[in-house]
Amino acid sequence: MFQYYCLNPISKVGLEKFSDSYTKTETAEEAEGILVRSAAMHDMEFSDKLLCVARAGAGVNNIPLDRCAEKGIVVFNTPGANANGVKELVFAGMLLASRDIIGGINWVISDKGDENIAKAAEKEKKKFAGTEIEGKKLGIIGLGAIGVKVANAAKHLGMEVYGYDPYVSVDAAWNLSRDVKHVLNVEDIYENCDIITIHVPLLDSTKGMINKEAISKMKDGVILLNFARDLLADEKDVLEGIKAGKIRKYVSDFPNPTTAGQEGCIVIPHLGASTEESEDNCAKMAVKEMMNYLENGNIVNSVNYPSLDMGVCTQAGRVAIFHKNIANMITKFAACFGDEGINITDMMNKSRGEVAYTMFDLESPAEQKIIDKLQSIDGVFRVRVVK
Ligand SMILES: NC(=O)C1=CN([C@@H]2O[C@H](COP(=O)(O)OP(=O)(O)OC[C@H]3O[C@@H](n4cnc5c(N)ncnc54)[C@H](O)[C@@H]3O)[C@@H](O)[C@H]2O)C=CC1
Ligand SMILES: O=C(O)C(=O)COP(=O)(O)O
Repeated sequence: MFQYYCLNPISKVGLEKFSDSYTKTETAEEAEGILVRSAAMHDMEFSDKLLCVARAGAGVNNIPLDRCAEKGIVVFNTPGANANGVKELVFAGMLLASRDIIGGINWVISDKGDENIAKAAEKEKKKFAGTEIEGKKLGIIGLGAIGVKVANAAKHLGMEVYGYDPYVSVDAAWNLSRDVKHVLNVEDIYENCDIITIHVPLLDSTKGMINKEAISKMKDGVILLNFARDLLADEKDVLEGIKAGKIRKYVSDFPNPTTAGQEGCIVIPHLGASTEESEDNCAKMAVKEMMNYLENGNIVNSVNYPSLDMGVCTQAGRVAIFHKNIANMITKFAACFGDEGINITDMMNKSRGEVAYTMFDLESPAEQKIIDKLQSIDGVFRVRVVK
């Protein structure tokens, strides 16, 4: 039996995927697995019972990945599961910024009750005129699950698309329309594009990348879209850009005191992934990842441990070890089993940066004294008896 805890409301369609071996608990301390969306976890203490965190979504900047790794807590996300929801809202944002739909709707509301509103509208509508997106140059920074979908859809709408991603995955490159201009220097996006949209994760290396210097290189009247994370932009610099007439509109999916209600800013309350479809997709994927890990020790779509999949265990025992990615670890592990006469029938080891994950299938179950011995090896974070 396993227990899971939901730190945010998680779609019922996903939770229904849990088998009868799982129960929902009301306290995080009791859970082997936590499901989360955007709740901040950096200040949370984690119980020794916690084995994994599954983020039903893409961005994991709300989770202390390194601290989890050192405790042998695997963090998963759900790559691509909400990408279409975000893509569609990006186009809504692009249209709201290009045409004064919001100003127009507000005018209609303010004139409600006017018997002659139809006539008045024909007189007033010139105030809300805008521009079309067809034929405009769209620059996309970050060609992952969302960026690729935005790029391909923009091509269908007749836009000229520039894409920048120095770390683009083979999968993303395969899915990208070949009409997208592959840009090797982000400056080419800044200098050429009428509309710029950013789809990169929030990392130390991407924080504040849209700053004064970047904005100064952009075309006058540029439209900036930020459906990734507010901290990717230095929003004080963005406001200055708006004031100076450099930026026509800044569309953000992340309300904060800097941009909320500001002239030139269209701020949406983080609705990118808030669709029935995205919520269901993310929850289903997160639950599947969690079950595969809790039941089999397999790691698929982790953001702090390497992928490792040994299928379902058909042997008498399976032991998983989280450890530092340093020399001689496998030899020491193998000796612990060998010294007790336990035959290793299968084994896999994968590393990711400074951490590694090793799983052993055994002909006979490992006794507690072997587990204690493994746990005492310098550099081992956690030993888990899967079976
Ligand atoms: N508004 C919302 O509700 C949502 C927001 N997001 C945000 O969007 C981000 C992207 O999501 P996905 O496309 O699903 O993630 P992804 O991981 O599929 O794509 C991110 C891409 O950014 C690229 N990248 C990293 N650093 C870069 C840099 N310095 N310059 C250019 N490209 C760089 C990576 O190579 C990768 O291809 C997430 O990390 C999250 O912060 C994601 C989903 C929903
Ligand atoms: O997946 C992401 O990165 C998102 O920003 C979506 O967040 P949410 O699940 O809507 O709280």
